[in-house]
Amino acid sequence: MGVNISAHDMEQAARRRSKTIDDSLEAERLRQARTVKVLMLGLSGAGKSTLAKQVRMIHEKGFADKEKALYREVVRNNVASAMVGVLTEMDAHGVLFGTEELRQTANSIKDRLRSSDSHKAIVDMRHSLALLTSQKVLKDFMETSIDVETSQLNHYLFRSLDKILSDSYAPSDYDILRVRQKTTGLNEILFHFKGFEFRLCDVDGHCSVKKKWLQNFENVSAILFTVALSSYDVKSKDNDDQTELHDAMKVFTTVCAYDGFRRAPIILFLNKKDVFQQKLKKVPLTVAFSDYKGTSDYTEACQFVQAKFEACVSEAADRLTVHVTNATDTPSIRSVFDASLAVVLEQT
Ligand SMILES: Nc1nc2c(ncn2[C@@H]2O[C@H](COP(=O)(O)OP(=O)(O)OP(=O)(O)O)[C@@H](O)[C@H]2O)c(=O)[nH]1
Ligand SMILES: [Mg+2]
Repeated sequence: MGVNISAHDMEQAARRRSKTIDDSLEAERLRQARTVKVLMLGLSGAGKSTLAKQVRMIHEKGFADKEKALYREVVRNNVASAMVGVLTEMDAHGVLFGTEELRQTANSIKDRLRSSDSHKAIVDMRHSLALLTSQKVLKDFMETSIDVETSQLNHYLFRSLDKILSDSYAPSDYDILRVRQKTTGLNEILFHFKGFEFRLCDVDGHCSVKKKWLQNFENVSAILFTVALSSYDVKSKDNDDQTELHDAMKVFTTVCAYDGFRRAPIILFLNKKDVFQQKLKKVPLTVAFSDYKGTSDYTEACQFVQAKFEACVSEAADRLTVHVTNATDTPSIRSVFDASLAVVLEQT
């Protein structure tokens, strides 16, 4: 017995199919309309990934135990590099530990920690490490001869050696924010804010400086450009008489003038304000800007650098918002970030 399908039934079915397609297209259109893509740019080490980690902690569930276990290795590798770095610098400056035994311990630590499994080796050597880092000669050397930023991180890691090298160690959120792990390529962080889906693209610093590469992101809703204020005394790799802060200004100028971003709001994070503040006590801002006539007062120096960056975008000034930040400080980043996202929503 055949099945009788009338022309009317077929028409109804076609209408239903068409409606389903229309509904899903509309849903996709609405989803797209409620998706905000933010591109993070800035030189390597400026603090982009640290901000991205903050967003995960503030607006998502933070880090699961599995990821924390991976960070345990990263933290321990950071301790190993910090230790090798200090011992190598001490050697280079001819600074010696007080006894032959300590000198031998230092040499064997250096050799062993240069291996690829340094995060394991460092656990075996925890007692020797604790002994060396408690020596006055090492502490004094860090104070006087290691740059403020490295020294600050080393102090943090060395102070927490017992905890970091214990068998039960699970990194805290703050440990995760403090460690250094260069991004390779691109990481996308998805989160929700005020009913919108945000996609935060955290790219490695080397990509930021390639103008050609920016083409891949012409449809972004906003640019979040991060600068390390503290890089004002770090020599530029390309130009002997300039610093990384000058390099950052150049890239920032290029990004702001880039035609593909001409409607995107630009949020500038002048980051690492804590390191900047410490550094100003030792290194005057004139090492980077001979036209700086102010004092080593933090607020005054900050305003000067901010004005320099604002001058890079004179024709895009209405699209620019500036914040002075410490990306490792969760409560302050929470308010600055939420204010920035609100601006993005207003302007897009
Ligand atoms: N003291 C201090 N340290 C910071 C701050 N922001 C970031 N850091 C530290 O600086 C280091 C580099 O930060 P990242 O976020 O990895 O830098 P990035 O811009 O992602 O660098 P790339 O991935 O190489 O492009 C990490 O050890 C962070 O903990 C800050 O405001 N203050
Ligand atoms: Mg990164």
